[in-house]
Amino acid sequence: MKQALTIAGFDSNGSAGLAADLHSFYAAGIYGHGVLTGVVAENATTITASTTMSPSFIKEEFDDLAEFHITAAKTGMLANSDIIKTVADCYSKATFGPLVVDPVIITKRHNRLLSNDAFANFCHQLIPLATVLTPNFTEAEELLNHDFNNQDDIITGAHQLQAMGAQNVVIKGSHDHNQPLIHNYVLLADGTDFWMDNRFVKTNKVNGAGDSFSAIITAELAKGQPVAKAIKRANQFVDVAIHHPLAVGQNFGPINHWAGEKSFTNDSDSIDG
Ligand SMILES: Nc1ncnc2c1ncn2[C@@H]1O[C@H](COP(=O)(O)OP(=O)(O)OP(=O)(O)O)[C@@H](O)[C@H]1O
Ligand SMILES: Cc1ncc(COP(=O)(O)O)c(N)n1
Repeated sequence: MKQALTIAGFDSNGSAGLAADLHSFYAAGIYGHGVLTGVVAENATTITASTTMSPSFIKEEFDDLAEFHITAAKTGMLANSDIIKTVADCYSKATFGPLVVDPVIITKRHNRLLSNDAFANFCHQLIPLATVLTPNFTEAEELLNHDFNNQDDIITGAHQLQAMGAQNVVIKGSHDHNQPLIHNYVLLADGTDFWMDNRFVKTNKVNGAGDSFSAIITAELAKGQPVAKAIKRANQFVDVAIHHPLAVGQNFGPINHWAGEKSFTNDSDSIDG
């Protein structure tokens, strides 16, 4: 059985974070393990309280997973410098395969999940471990400390993130202004690149879209798929999962992992390598 690991926070409403990652692993046919970094008390709209695990507890979780044959992992909410340092140390000593780093900095509803003083540690200790780095538009701007005004800025930004140590970079497209298309940019380790353009869907059922995107990349890497194929598969999964909203949550809510799962069986041959 192929096995993957998520190193992330638990969101009490189940739509994002570790829960979304485990839903995604299951949908991709992968057994999922979890190193819990923290817990957020969160309804579908906002976070009301949060707490983090101690570095010693996180280390214990890593130690206990050493006996499992994990072939890819991802990070989500890491919250602070101590946790980043612990995760980077533990991951470097483990043999868990490629690492997808999703810079969970701020939620869609503007709650910060990474403290401002942790940015330097994130950039110096975690980004160099990333097989794939998956910032959204705003997170990429924050990591690089400058705004993107056009597509050339995004391309330059991805190269800068690669120069910081990430092998492959996906900058997810902005969708703040309801443009008809979301332009996701992919820069691969060998310098080749491509855009994935998705039709914008007017819906509030998008909680956990970014977490699930990085989780499906992780699941596909755990299966041994090439990076470009894993990224395209994840994009297709999330796109289908957003187009088939679930009746969960009064207003905001999760993407539909069951619909995403069907995209694996229906279109398993339609993604180019
Ligand atoms: N309203 C939407 N319509 C169509 N596709 C969407 C929509 N929202 C998100 N997506 C797709 O989902 C992908 C990941 O979502 P998003 O950009 O929201 O990531 P994120 O901001 O990192 O998410 P998260 O809030 O989970 O951290 C996007 O690249 C985009 O292709
Ligand atoms: C524990 C945790 N991790 C990640 C997110 C980001 O997810 P989103 O912005 O999609 O709600 C979240 N809200 N909670």
